[in-house]
Amino acid sequence: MKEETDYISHDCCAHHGHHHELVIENLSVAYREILALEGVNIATSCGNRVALIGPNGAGKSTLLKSIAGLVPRSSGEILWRGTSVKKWSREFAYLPQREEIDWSFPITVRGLVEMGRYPQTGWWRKFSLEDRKAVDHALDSLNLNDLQDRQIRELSGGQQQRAFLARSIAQEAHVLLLDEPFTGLDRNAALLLGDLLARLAAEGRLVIASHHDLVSAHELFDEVLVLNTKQVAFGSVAEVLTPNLISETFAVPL
Ligand SMILES: Nc1ncnc2c1ncn2[C@@H]1O[C@H](COP(=O)(O)OP(=O)(O)OP(=O)(O)O)[C@@H](O)[C@H]1O
Repeated sequence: MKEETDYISHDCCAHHGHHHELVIENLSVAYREILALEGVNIATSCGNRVALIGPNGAGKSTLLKSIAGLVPRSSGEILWRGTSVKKWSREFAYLPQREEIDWSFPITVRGLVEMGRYPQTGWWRKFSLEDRKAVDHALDSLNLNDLQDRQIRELSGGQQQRAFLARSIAQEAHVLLLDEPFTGLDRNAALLLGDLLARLAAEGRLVIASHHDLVSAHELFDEVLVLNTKQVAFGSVAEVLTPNLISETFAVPL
């Protein structure tokens, strides 16, 4: 068992003492003339699950993409372990919203999870034993062994989410950037995903996810960043998700 888990580094926090591993300083992102995000300042560490909360168009997806290095910053800094994030790296796994994924794409669950190894192997190189073990471990840890030969399009929404998370595990990503992972899941699938994210965080990853349901945010996340183009609040769930703040941000009483 020990041997298997060695494929994932759990040392995310160990080398860094009390320092925050992800620091965002005064971040702004604009798409041409549209300001999507302004003045974001947060510091957080592996082991945390951070919810991004805010109305439609508040900049949640933009922040996830920006942390992943997929959209350029207009100003400010994103630091991962003290180094400026300017482009995508293997440390980050970004999962787009469901509707942005082409579910008709013919690929098996195992094939999808194998894609997590391509940043290491390149598309042309043969899979090493280590790559195969990493894929096996990822499938195993997300309970996808029995589904590995199935087509992605044939799975339920919850199973599809798990397949994408397994790809991130095979990639050995430390930061999981998830765009509305709970949307469209039934209660059981949502509970399963909630447990899974708790486990992935406990293993030393940083989970950052946009989320719409303020009630379940209390159980599913440790910290909350409330966005409305500008940063409204950041802190622990209990500190931040007060009825006053919610009605101010969403312009509706709870
Ligand atoms: N590729 C793009 N080009 C131009 N404008 C964009 C682009 N992507 C997002 N925007 C704009 O940036 C702002 C923030 O969008 P973003 O998708 O980050 O918000 P969101 O909080 O994720 O919204 P939702 O909850 O609806 O998914 C919006 O005004 C949006 O119209």
